Amino acid sequence: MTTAHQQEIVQLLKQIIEPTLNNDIVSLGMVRNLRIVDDYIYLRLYIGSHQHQLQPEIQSKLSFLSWCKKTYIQICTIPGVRTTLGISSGKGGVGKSTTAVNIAAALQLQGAKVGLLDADVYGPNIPQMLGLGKADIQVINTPTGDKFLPLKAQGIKIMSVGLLAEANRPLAWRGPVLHKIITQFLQDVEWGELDYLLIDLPPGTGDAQITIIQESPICGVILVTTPQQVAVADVRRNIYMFRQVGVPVLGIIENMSYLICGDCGSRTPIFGSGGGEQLAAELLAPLLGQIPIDPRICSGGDTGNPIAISEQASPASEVFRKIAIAIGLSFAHRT
Ligand SMILES: Nc1ncnc2c1ncn2[C@@H]1O[C@H](COP(=O)(O)OP(=O)(O)OP(=O)(O)O)[C@@H](O)[C@H]1O
Repeated sequence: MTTAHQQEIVQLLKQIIEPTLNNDIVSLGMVRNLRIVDDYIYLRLYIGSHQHQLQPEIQSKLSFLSWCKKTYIQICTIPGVRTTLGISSGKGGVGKSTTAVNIAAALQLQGAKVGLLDADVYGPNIPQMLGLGKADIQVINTPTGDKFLPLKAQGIKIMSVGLLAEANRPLAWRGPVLHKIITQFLQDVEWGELDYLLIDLPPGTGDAQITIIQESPICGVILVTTPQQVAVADVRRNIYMFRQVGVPVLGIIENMSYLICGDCGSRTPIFGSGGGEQLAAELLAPLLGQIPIDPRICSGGDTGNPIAISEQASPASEVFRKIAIAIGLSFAHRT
């Protein structure tokens, strides 16, 4: 009986279309933890700050169910934040954080208000990549309780687990502590108004990553890989995990795709070629961009000057710009 009711609910919810993304709220992963207890429906609705109208739409749609006495909707949102995106990778070292920083920078250059949450508990290095040393995080009092105030660098608001950790010490958080810190990060930062919040996720498919995905209104993830088959295999596992938890994969970025010859401009695929394209075709996810190997990307990360801002005419910056435009078109943040 419950299964039949559950199917009935999902069918009704699938009729509700999110107008910007032009897809139904179930396929977009916005409805989670759907439960039926006696004649009551409970669900969580994960939304951006501009999507509150979906709540009355759900109430009205589910009011057609004669057996249901009441629907309880728990709104899960990050106050002030329209679109939350995750940046993920199958394994460490493929350039996930570098990519997150440069996409944030490229979005910011296009006029968007951007925040970057460094949730990579195993290697939080976003502050360094944006030129922030160990800084004191301010806590402010708000009507909804005490909140962390994000720092700002290169026009981007930043919060990082690394800012709370002691410099040069690995973070050894486990289980419940990890869960609590992550949830706190998602709920207790006073971001103000943001068009985009990018979350730099920990690599792989571990507890920390799953917690963040399940607890946040992430409306899509971008996966970063390098062209080698081993990296590609890890991303494949990652994509299956996202699909299992119902979060849409927006696309794949292949980093360190090729080296451009300084003399003749020819491209050499040092780590092999075709990995990103193969993955995109196999998993029906678009290949959003192929980023060259460029020492300026590395030095920009070391000195806190992301290439997307410091070398705007470089081929790598051109790729980041195109990715930012694709994101802007998907989420139409100014409409
Ligand atoms: N396209 C590139 N060209 C040159 N260097 C790069 C490129 N992409 C990343 N790097 C460098 O590779 C190193 C690893 O990058 P990064 O820290 O972004 O990886 P990551 O996937 O976030 O790793 P982890 O998850 O382990 O933190 C950094 O030193 C970065 O500057």
